[in-house]
Amino acid sequence: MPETSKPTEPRLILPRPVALVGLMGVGKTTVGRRLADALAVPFRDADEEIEKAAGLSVSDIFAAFGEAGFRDGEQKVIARLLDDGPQILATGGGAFVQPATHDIIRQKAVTVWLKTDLRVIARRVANRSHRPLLRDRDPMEVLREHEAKRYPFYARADITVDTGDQSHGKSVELVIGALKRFLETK
Ligand SMILES: Nc1ncnc2c1ncn2[C@@H]1O[C@H](COP(=O)(O)OP(=O)(O)OP(=O)(O)O)[C@@H](O)[C@H]1O
Ligand SMILES: O=C(O)C1=C[C@@H](O)[C@@H](O)[C@H](O)C1
Ligand SMILES: [Mg+2]
Repeated sequence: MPETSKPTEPRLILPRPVALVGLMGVGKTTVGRRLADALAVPFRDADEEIEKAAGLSVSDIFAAFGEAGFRDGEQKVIARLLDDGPQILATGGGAFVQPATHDIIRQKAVTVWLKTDLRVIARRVANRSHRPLLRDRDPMEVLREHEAKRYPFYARADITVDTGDQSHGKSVELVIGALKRFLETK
C-alpha cells in the first residue's frame, strides 16, 4: 500500500433493519435511499410499497378508503417489509404515531428519528401536491400540529439525528455515525 493512502474504514454491517421515522419532508425517502447505497443494503419506502400493493397512489387511497384505510394497509406492509432482513426502511410520516405500527417498528428495527427545524421542512414541501395531509393547508400550521402530536412518539426512537439544513450527503454521514455509536453499545 502506498504510504500516503489511509486504511479505509470497515463498512457498518447492519444486524437488522433500520427504520427512518419523522415528519413529512424531513428526508426519510431521499436520505434513506442514499444511506442504503452507502451501506450496500436494500432500500424500501413504505409509501411506495403501499402504493404498489394497492395499485393506487397514497392520495387516491386516502380519497377511496380514508386515512383509517390507509393506516391499516400501512401497518400490514411495514410488518411484511421488516421481516425481510437488514435494509433501510423509510416509513411514512404518520406510521410511528399509530400505536400498533409503532410497536411493530420498535420490535423489528433500529429506529432513527430524522429531525430538523420546521421552517426547513416547510420550505422543502412547498408546492408539492402528493401529500394529502398538506393539501389546501398552510404547511407551517400542519407541521406545528404534527410537532405537538407526533414528537412524543418520534422521541421514542432509538436514535435521533438532527440534520439541520445540510446536504443529503452530510445527513447520511450523520446517520451512519449515530448508527455506529448506537450499535457499538449493543
Ligand atoms: N438533508 C436534505 N438536504 C437537502 N434536501 C433535502 C434533505 N432532506 C430532504 N430534502 C428534500 O426535501 C424534500 C422532501 O424529502 P423526502 O421526500 O425525502 O421527505 P420524506 O421524509 O420522505 O417525506 P414523506 O414523509 O412525505 O414521504 C425532497 O425534495 C428532498 O430532496
Ligand atoms: O405524515 C403523514 O401522516 C403522511 C406522510 C406520508 O409519508 C404518507 O404516508 C401520507 O401522506 C401520510
Ligand atoms: Mg417519503
